[in-house]
Amino acid sequence: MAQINFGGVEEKVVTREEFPLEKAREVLRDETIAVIGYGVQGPGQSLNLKDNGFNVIVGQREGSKSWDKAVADGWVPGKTLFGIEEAARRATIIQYLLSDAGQIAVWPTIEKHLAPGKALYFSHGFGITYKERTGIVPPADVDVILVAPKGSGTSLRRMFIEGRGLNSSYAVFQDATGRAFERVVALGIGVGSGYLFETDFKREVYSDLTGERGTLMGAIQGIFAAQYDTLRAHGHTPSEAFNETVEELTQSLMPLVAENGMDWMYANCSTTAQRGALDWWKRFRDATKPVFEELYGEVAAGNEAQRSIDLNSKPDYREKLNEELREMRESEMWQTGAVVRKLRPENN
Ligand SMILES: NC(=O)C1=CN([C@@H]2O[C@H](COP(=O)(O)OP(=O)(O)OC[C@H]3O[C@@H](n4cnc5c(N)ncnc54)[C@H](O)[C@@H]3O)[C@@H](O)[C@H]2O)C=CC1
Ligand SMILES: CC(=O)[C@](C)(O)C(=O)O
Ligand SMILES: [Mg+2]
Ligand SMILES: [Mg+2]
Repeated sequence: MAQINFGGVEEKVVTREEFPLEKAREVLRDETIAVIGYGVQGPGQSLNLKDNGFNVIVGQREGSKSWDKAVADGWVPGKTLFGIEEAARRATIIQYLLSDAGQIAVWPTIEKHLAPGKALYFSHGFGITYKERTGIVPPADVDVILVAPKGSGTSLRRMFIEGRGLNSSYAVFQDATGRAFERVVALGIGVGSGYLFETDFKREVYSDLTGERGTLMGAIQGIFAAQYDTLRAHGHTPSEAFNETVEELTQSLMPLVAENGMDWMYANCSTTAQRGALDWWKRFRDATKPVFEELYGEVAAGNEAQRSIDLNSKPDYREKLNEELREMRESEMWQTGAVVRKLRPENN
């Protein structure tokens, strides 16, 4: 394992160089990996594992939409695709990739099939960290491990196909076999991670819930909406407001940030823009810092987890979410976005 210096702090990282795919295949040669759940992470992780040469099966509710999707992706009922219980029975490694709320409902079924020496794998620290709320308490004689790809399962698959790799965090919660570390790292490489950085279940879930509510998803939509609405209220057209809020960011400026950092993006903008951005960024930081502190507090108190459990355990949770997504899609800002996307020359 490499020690890598991140901005002055030493961290443990596993790379493909020190843990190549051949080694991962060797470690998991005799294992049957069952990917339980075929929503977003399930397809990405199971298809990458299969294409990387691992022995993998999928477990999903029969008759569900996700079952049909698995069939369409080439999983064969009775051979590589089973109901959840049958897949868990056949597995030596159970990759528990149902939705976090779904994991609570199905836990009694999974628990039955956690024979000694098996491994239980998560892509989120949720179920274990909030065990008082989830009731997920694995037996002591199984390995409990985590690989959390830091991005959507859709990107995990796309980047794999492009020969790239998404970074993931990994953790060992329980090492019953003495093999938990090599198992988790081999799985991390197998699902297509570019490199793996170390965490624990609690830090994973606290940072993940904060990030997705914050800059990755919640805060970004909030700040887009605030700026767009301000521009519109002052008489700017939808296309001008959208371009100046979203399109320029995703198409021109964020790729520069991804490539070489924020100062590099700034350096490629006008001195006028640089002057203004350098003057204003701290105001935005200071204005939002209290909201981030409140958010972290809610996550650490378990309130965000509880809210997600309560609302996502309802039978109509999917319709409710789709309704809220529809509202977002039909807002003027994102309707404008749809038109702007169509006008990109490459989409014509
Ligand atoms: N969506 C993503 O890209 C990421 C997800 N994760 C984590 O990976 C895990 C899986 O997440 P997603 O793929 O987003 O899950 P998802 O929300 O897409 O659901 C996965 C599957 O769970 C099934 N399911 C839900 N409730 C069920 C129930 N009561 N009984 C049986 N099946 C049920 C659904 O049919 C679906 O196929 C979660 O722990 C999540 O936090 C981690 C990183 C990114
Ligand atoms: C994509 C990801 O890692 C998220 C945003 O944390 C999630 O889907 O839960
Ligand atoms: Mg995440
Ligand atoms: Mg998440």
